[in-house]
Amino acid sequence: MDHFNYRDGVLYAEQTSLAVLANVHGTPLYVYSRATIERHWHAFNNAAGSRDHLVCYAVKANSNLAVLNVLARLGSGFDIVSGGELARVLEAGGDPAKVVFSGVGKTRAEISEALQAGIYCFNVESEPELERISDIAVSLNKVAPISLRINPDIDAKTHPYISTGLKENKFGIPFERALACYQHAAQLPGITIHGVDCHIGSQLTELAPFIEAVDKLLALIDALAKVGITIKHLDVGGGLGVTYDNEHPPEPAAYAQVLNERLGERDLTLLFEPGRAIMANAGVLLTGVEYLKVGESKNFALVDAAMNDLIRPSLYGAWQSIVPVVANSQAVMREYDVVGPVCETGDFLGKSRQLAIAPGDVLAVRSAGAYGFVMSSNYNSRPRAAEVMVDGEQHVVVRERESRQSLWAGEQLLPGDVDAD
Ligand SMILES: Cc1ncc(COP(=O)(O)O)c(C=O)c1O
Ligand SMILES: N[C@@H](CCCC[NH3+])C(=O)O
Repeated sequence: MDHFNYRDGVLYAEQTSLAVLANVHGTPLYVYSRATIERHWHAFNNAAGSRDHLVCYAVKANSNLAVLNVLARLGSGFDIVSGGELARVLEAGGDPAKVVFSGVGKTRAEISEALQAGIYCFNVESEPELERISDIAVSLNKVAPISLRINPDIDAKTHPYISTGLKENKFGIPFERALACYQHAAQLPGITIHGVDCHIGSQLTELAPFIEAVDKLLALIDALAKVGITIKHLDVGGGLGVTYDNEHPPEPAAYAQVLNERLGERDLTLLFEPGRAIMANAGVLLTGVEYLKVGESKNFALVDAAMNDLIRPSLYGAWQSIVPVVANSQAVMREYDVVGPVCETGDFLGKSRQLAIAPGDVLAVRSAGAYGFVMSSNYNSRPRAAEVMVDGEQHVVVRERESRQSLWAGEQLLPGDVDAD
């Protein structure tokens, strides 16, 4: 069942009309569906069959506390990339013993916080980071569980900005260094080796690059066994794509099942780090139409959401579906560029969209639950949008719209009187 769907020309999130939410809470407004988040998480969690596994939701995709709390209640693990994300997971009731810590630039303070919290594993992205983690663990009288994030040099066939598994990308340890690096890790006093990790990119729509990467890592795991290093888990990262337009990525269940099968008889726990596949289609961004500028060569629909609210179209040229939340049978169908009020030519949510709309109508930008609110900013002194979670017949404001004053909290005027001559 789709938890966002049209009934009688009105778009619903579960049982709640999105037009009603826009009316009550104003726009721009992010709306998430709890039922969809849960359904997507279960799709991953059920797919590994009887193999030991852990779904570590990638917090960066959407870090709202209510989202994290929904997942924590399901028993989810979490993939974090900063001390801030660790703090959010703990605040939302997540279990630190199910947290993996990725990221190329972990600071001393972040490493020490994660050790004190007792996380499950550090996904180590460089040799100097390995040394740093060992030193800090020794100083705290602890032993740090680690995986090395291996960069397998595989083309994920996705947008270059979100490809992470190629040699020229900053992520992970080169495959050729992996064996030596594990052997060195085995000698370090503050380190215990747990796993092997990779993450080759985001919005992958084919299975082949995942399989290629996993096969490479399994060969490494077998080579490590031969030199006496036992690997307990394989973390395949995130990256499974979703349907924004007419892409046909594999379903989470099929994806997880294929990877699980590659592991064969090996005694390995399987870790997944999905972000987008859980959240993208569990959320929409609602925006109101302010003006229509109908011109000779181009029509613009000026809406009240902008690149500061949803930057994916501007940053990656990403395409997301834009639909009216209530069909307007009176309006003329035209082709519009849907643009925001920010003073940048690159400020658009969608280009060349066929829409029958009038000022005052509300539009939904679909598939906006992942990398939406989390990438928003206050550019042009625009307060960040509110966020609402629909939960069956209820809905809860899970983040208030920012106030004007909060935008300058922490700023100060210079001391003394201003000379007014
Ligand atoms: C290390 C790591 N894990 C997981 C993810 C989540 O990726 P996605 O949202 O594509 O599933 C990312 C982001 O690309 C990442 O960098
Ligand atoms: N922010 C990206 C995904 C980045 C994945 C994180 N490594 C997007 O919106 O598609």
